Amino acid sequence: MTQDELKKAAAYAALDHVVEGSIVGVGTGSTVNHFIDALAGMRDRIRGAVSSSEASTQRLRAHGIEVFDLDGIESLPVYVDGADEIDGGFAMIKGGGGALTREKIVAAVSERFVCICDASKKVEVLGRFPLPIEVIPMARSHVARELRALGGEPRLREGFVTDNGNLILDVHGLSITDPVTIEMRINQIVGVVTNGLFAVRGADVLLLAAPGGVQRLDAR
Ligand SMILES: O=C[C@H](O)[C@H](O)[C@H](O)COP(=O)(O)O
Repeated sequence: MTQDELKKAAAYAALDHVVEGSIVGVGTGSTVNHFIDALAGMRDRIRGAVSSSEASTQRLRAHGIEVFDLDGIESLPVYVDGADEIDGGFAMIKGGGGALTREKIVAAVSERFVCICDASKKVEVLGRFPLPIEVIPMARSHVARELRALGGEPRLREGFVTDNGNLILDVHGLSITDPVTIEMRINQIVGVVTNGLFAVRGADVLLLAAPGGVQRLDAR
């Protein structure tokens, strides 16, 4: 099976976690694109979706799924999203597509985070995938210096602007054995909007697709 077929398998398995009659939290990325396509098949059984990016919003609307503004919503039963890496404690690196800030906001108001991944995303230690950091443009050099002091090598994502009008620094060379501490530490750097570690609020369920099938793993 190709990696894309595995992503699709994980995405379709997430339909079992969608609560009928509810508004579904929807992430961003190539795995989530398969989920959106799958969700279209049950659009008459959900109220609609809250989206984490302009790209996901467009795809949801193209399928006739109503997209609600998160600000008017107190709580969502389920948020479905992919990850760039996920460790054994269900902490994740996200933001490879640059959607990390809105993803973290939608995840924060969701009762359950269902992570959909192909098996290549599961790692022992986070950090081989460069950690994305969304940064206010005027703070770029300051934030980069602070990240170097933490032992990372930040590189500007050239030619990329987030949905919020900010920049992304991708931090190479980190070995993240304590993701909760690093997430909180990076959040304290002035000028950082969001960092791509989802550890304080990690995934609750992981649907991990391998050639043998989709394995469901629950957070302890
Ligand atoms: O900003 C993008 C998101 O965090 C994605 O969830 C992540 O990059 C995984 O994307 P994909 O499903 O395309 O591998």
